[in-house]
Amino acid sequence: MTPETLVFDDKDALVATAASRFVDLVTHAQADHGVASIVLTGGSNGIAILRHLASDSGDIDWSRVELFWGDDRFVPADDPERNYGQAREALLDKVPVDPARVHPMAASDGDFGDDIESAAAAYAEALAHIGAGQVPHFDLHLLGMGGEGHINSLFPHTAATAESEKTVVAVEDSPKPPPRRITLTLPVVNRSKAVWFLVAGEDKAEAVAAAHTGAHAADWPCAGAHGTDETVWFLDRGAASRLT
Ligand SMILES: O=C(O)[C@H](O)[C@@H](O)[C@H](O)[C@H](O)COP(=O)(O)O
Repeated sequence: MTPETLVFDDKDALVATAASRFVDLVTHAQADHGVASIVLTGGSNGIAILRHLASDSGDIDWSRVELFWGDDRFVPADDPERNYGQAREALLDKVPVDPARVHPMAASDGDFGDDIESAAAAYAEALAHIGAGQVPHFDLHLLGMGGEGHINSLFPHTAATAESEKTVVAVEDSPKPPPRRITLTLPVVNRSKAVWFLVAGEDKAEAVAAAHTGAHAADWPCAGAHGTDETVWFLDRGAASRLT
C-alpha cells in the first residue's frame, strides 16, 4: 500500500494536523468497535501530540482508549527519560483514561526489578492476554524516528529489528542512550491498522528518503514499518528535503 506523505511548514503545523487526525481516527474507531487501541511513542513529536490533545481532544471518550507503548527506556519509574512518565505529564494525568486500559512497559525498579528479559516477556504476555491469545490489531501505532531510521527501540543491523517471531524484546545496547530498553518488534508494529510517522528535522531526511525508495529494514528500520490499512508520514520541510 502506498504511504501517504504530508509535508508541513514546521513542527507546530505537523503536530496540530496529526493531533486532529488522531481525534478523527479514535472517534471513528470507538464508534466502530467501542474501544480504540493506540500505541504511543516517545520523542518530542510524539509527546507534543499528547500535549496538544490535552487541550483539545474533541469527542474522544478517554475511558474507551486502550493505551500501549512502542518502547520505553528500562530505567527507574521516576526517571524523566521514561516515555510513560512523559506521556502522563503531557496528557494522561489530565484526561479520564481507565487505568485498567493503560499498559506501560515495566520500569527497572518495578515488578521485575532489574530483570529486563522478564519485564519484556511480561509485556508480550499482556499483549497476548488483551488480544485474546494473539497480539491486538492496534487501531494506530505512532512512531517517532531517529536520524538513522530507528523506530521504537529498533536500530539498524540489530537482532531486535530482525526479530520475526517475538512480539516484545529487550534491548541492552541501544546506540541512543539510555542503553536498556523494551520494544515492540516489527511484526507487532505491522499488525497495526494505521502506522503514522511523526518526523521533523533535516537530520531525518536521509532516513525518510530511504524508506520512500524501498530500503531494507535491516539498514533503515523505519522502512520496515507499515499499517495494514494506512501508513502516513507527517513531515516538516527539513525531514522531507531529500524526497524527489
Ligand atoms: O526512545 C527513544 O529514544 C525516543 O522515543 C526516540 O525513538 C524518538 O522517538 C526519536 O528519536 C524521535 O525523536 P523526535 O520526535 O524528538 O525527533
